Amino acid sequence: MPVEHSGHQGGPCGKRVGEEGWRLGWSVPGMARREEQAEGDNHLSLAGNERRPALVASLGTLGLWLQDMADSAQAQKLVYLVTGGCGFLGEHVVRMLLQQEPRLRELRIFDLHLGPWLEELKTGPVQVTAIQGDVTQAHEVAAAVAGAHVVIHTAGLVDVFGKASPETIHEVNVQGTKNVIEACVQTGTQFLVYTSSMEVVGPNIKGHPFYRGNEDTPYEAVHRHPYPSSKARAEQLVLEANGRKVRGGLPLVTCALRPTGIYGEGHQIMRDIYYQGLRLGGRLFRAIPASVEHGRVYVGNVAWMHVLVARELQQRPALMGGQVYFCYDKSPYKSYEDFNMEFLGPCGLRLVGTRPLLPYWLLMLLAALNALLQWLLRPLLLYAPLLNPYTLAMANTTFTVSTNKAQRHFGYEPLFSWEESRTRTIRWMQAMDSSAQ
Ligand SMILES: NC(=O)C1=CN([C@@H]2O[C@H](COP(=O)(O)OP(=O)(O)OC[C@H]3O[C@@H](n4cnc5c(N)ncnc54)[C@H](O)[C@@H]3O)[C@@H](O)[C@H]2O)C=CC1
Ligand SMILES: CC(C)CCC[C@@H](C)[C@H]1CC[C@H]2[C@@H]3[C@H](O)CC4=CC(=O)CC[C@]4(C)[C@H]3CC[C@]12C
Repeated sequence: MPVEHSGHQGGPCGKRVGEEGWRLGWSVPGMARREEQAEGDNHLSLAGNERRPALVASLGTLGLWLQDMADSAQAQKLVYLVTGGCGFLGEHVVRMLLQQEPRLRELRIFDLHLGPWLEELKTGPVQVTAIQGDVTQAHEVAAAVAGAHVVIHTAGLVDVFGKASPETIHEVNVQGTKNVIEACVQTGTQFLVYTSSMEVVGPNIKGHPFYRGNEDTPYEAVHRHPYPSSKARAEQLVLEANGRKVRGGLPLVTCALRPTGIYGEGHQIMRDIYYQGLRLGGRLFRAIPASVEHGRVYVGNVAWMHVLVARELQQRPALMGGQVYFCYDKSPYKSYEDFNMEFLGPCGLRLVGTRPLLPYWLLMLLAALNALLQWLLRPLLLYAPLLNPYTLAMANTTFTVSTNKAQRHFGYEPLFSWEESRTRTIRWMQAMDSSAQ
């Protein structure tokens, strides 16, 4: 069924966080690394001093303390920049970096729209610098990049609903990425991680299935839609830039991460579908056969992969430079709608029908009608429903990933199990529900 889509995916984070009274969970399972490390160090110095006379003990303590200071000055030396750091994925990357990157000295967050939640990060031990800027403006990007050791470029215009013009999508996704690359080269930043997308591969316009494929699976990638075309071009630019000499003469090391459909706390489309279901009396009507698999990955695991890849790129530039990695975890293979029901079900929604209620040709007709209406109404208003020929093809074509390349190259294991990912997402949706009442 065509469901209306009220906002773009992500959107200004100020609005998002303020509206729901929602905050991302701060803790990560089994991994309070900074705290553990600090505690461990304290135990070490106390145990050492216990057996010494008082003066020696205090000198020893002073020595250890000075050593600690020197170590931590040495350890906390890296400056990271996250573009799009206030987006759905970007916010998770930012929080994950603060939790999981002990060598961080400064974290710069660059976004068109800055969110008020950034304020709460400024009280921590890492210097958090919020930069309101536009990736299409080369000088703004260069100023933000200057002095950063690592750039994680997640900023992008995610629009498959016809809200933005193809030119704007190209400007943000391609020219914005060119600006990031050039800024790295000019200012001497050596490591660049790019958030690409499964869409650079497919599904293609011919509707060929990609069934549990990996980074080396042959597939005819043909794009017509501006979003996948722009992501594919940007990814190509990032990979081609690997090895270019940056200011100072060192080589630029780049790689690209390709998430499948991301879900989790803050996912705008999930929220739109939820509210649509509520408007339909708690029901959604199956549109896609249950047999069509659509790849999904939890946002916390995608964020973790970004943090890990950024870290390991510095250790293994020869292996990882110029590589692409699909983002994956233990989320089950299901159709787009059945997967959503994992979260919408516990929130009281029901998916009606074991088979699609409407025949596919009728859905195609509705999708085409929506596209026509969008075009006709454009001078008057923006009509951007979820269902259009492109999104229908996306949802109706099997595209799933099965790979261990990230594990082989940089030791990636999902940080969140499927159960944890599911629970966190449901909790977020329920909190959203109660704050809406
Ligand atoms: N959401 C998904 O399922 C998937 C997303 N991706 C990619 O992940 C990245 C993040 O996507 P989401 O978090 O879902 O989108 P989002 O829309 O929530 O986040 C994008 C962020 O980029 C910022 N941004 C947009 N234009 C900008 C500009 N001109 N200058 C500076 N900042 C700008 C936005 O303000 C926003 O905060 C994108 O590059 C997207 O292509 C890849 C695969 C799947
Ligand atoms: C009513 C329809 C039959 C169902 C519409 C569902 C669609 C809105 C979504 C189905 C597949 C989604 C896309 C997919 O997960 C891959 C993506 C990767 C990205 O890089 C950006 C987001 C997206 C294009 C995602 C967008 C929504 C769907 C098209």
